[in-house]
Amino acid sequence: MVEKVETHPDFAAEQEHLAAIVREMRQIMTDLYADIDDHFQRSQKSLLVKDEISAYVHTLLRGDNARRIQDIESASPNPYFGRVDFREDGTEEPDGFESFYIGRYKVARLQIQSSKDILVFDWRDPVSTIFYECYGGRASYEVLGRYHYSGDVRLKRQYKIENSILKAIVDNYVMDQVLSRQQQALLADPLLSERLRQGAADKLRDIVTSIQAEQNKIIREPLNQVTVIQGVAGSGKSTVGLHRLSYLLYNEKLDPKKLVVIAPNRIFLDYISELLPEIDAADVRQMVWDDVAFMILGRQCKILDDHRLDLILAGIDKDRIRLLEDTAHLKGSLDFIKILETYIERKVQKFCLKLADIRLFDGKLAISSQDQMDKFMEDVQSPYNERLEILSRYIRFRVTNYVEILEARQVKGAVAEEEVKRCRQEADRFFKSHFKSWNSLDLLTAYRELFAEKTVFKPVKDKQYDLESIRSHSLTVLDAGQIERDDLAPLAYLSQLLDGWSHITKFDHIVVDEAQDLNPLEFAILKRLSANGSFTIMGDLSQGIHSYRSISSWNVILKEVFADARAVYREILYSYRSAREIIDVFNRVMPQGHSRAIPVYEIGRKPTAEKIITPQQGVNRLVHILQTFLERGAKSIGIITKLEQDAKELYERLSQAAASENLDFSLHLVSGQGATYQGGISVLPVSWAKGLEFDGVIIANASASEFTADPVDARLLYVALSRAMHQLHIMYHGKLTPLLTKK
Ligand SMILES: Nc1ncnc2c1ncn2[C@@H]1O[C@H](COP(=O)(O)OP(=O)(O)OP(=O)(O)O)[C@@H](O)[C@H]1O
Repeated sequence: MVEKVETHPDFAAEQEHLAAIVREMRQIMTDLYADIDDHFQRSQKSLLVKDEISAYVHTLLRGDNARRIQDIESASPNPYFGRVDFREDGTEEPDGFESFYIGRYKVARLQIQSSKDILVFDWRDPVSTIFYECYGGRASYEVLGRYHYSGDVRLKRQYKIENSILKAIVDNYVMDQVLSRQQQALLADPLLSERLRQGAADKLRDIVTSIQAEQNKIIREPLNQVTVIQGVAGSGKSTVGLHRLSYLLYNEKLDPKKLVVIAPNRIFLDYISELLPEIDAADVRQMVWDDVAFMILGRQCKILDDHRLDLILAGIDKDRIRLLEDTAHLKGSLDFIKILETYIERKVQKFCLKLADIRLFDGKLAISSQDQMDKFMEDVQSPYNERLEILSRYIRFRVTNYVEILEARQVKGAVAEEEVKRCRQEADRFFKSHFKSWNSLDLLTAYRELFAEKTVFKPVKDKQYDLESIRSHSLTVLDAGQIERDDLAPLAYLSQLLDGWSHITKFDHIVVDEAQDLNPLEFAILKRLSANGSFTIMGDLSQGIHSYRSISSWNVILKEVFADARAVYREILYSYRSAREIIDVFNRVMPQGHSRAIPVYEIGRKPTAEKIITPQQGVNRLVHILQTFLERGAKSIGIITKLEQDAKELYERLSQAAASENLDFSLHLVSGQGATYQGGISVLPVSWAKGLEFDGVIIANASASEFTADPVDARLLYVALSRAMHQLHIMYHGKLTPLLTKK
């Protein structure tokens, strides 16, 4: 329980401190407004004497002040949420503890002469680490990665302040009450547990008041490295990744337009969209993988919606499934780079073989095929079409230059006008005819041609692919004017080999969420989009539901794609989303060999399972369970099916039942390319539920035939169950899945 504030021994002192801070904040705002006026007057004066530089500086300073005013106004209702009393090692006086207050925004006096002038530190300031990471009475923090400070912590205190009124004080850590284990500390943190019991919101929320030590470490990892986070369901990966962006923006002063979050689908982007402005990262770019590919290709492409996941999960057409999996695997592998490069090499060879000596103007100008080839091969790193252009410009230059020299000599009377005219005409004829077959390679034509050429697949001929079928499948799709999702990465890569990516501004930091669903080739492309090899890659291998394209181990990414980069790998096992009772269930389903999630709060209500006899009875029971969940206070409920088609059918039946019983349910179907998430009650397949969370989850059918003991089914069920925060009900027909009955 959160301690009643009035009974806290320091209540009066803390209340007085808060009142003093609020008074100071008002004064700082007044000072800032006066300073803005002052800078305005000065910039006007500078303009009068045409001192534009000084006018510009005053305008910048006014802008800075305006931002500070905005921050203080935002901070006013809740100026800080934490305090930590710290004594740096080497401080002489035994009682030399300094109190640091931590809030969402920095509150500082106009002139900062010492740390005393900073009334509240921003949560992203280096010193705030001691608040987030003090255990066992010690803490340390770093400034600019160079200066290291460590010392003793006497007190870590949390506050609940609303409308500038102190509502609660919680002392997480007092010198003589050291909690030895992190889980004990988490379970004993009443504000954290209160927050987690509040339930799901429609959108992802910020956690600045309750960032945990292991999360804080990730948020503050250095910029120029690849940080890979493997975290169990609900461990805060998405949340932490976005807070890291905010941290990097604040401390590294990056341009938000050069930071990007890559998320699994648009629903998820919508889900995180409100969090970004809250943590000062509104202008960070948000993309799904398709957008990245479209950005590279410079155009949108319609992707064939073949309901592949449903087809594969239904598991009926085995041959087709094998073909689709094989195709996806090959097109997502680093081997495909070799295929693309082989294709381009062949093109280069063919082109060079066709080069012939050029002899013009009675042999007075000769450009040998070797000379042309040398020019074409001068920079083998340059894109094919660019090299073609360079060679063409070179030949044009040599011919034009010859004619121009002749013209200059004609002026001096050294050459006859007739001769110049003849050469000019010969040059024109040459230009018209010579480059006729020198067309630059069109991306889609080249991509199609690649599948028609058996020999370019030589680099993978010893691997287990059915290359004939893959090639013929790809040709059928491309000849029908279509593109599959698997084609986007190869096309993007090929576009670099053909035309280069000079139209693209590289990113200063890339956050990849649900990273287990991207394939190695997609990562290789992202690497080429990064200015400095700076990544935060977050995912959970247990949630890799697109098994045909997901990665199976982080090592593939670390050793094959980012082998030359500085990389850090971290695991998070604490799960903040679901109550202990729910975690106990999804831990049982977790695929073999993966670390189990550790809970941090419980609610005292176990999940339930129920056998359904007929479809109609199932719908009636569903309505009943929904009502129960709502009565218990659930604001968001997810009814999760295995396949997308099942979700559509269930939604229809449920809508009819709700209408016939006059039930006031806000029921939404989340499905299809344009799916959106609106909160309330959602009926959705697991694939769309990824990344989301609900107060209550109902699994529509966890029967043994639906979720077999197969690892893919285990991952799907794991994702579905772990969307639940507080309430979980599992329905099944026939026999319950062995995944839930196993010991
Ligand atoms: N330190 C924290 N304090 C309070 N809430 C937290 C904390 N960390 C995470 N949470 C909450 O836990 C829930 C899960 O977070 P998030 O969705 O970021 O996890 P995830 O690891 O990305 O999950 P998944 O992989 O299962 O989709 C969210 O409601 C988030 O607000």
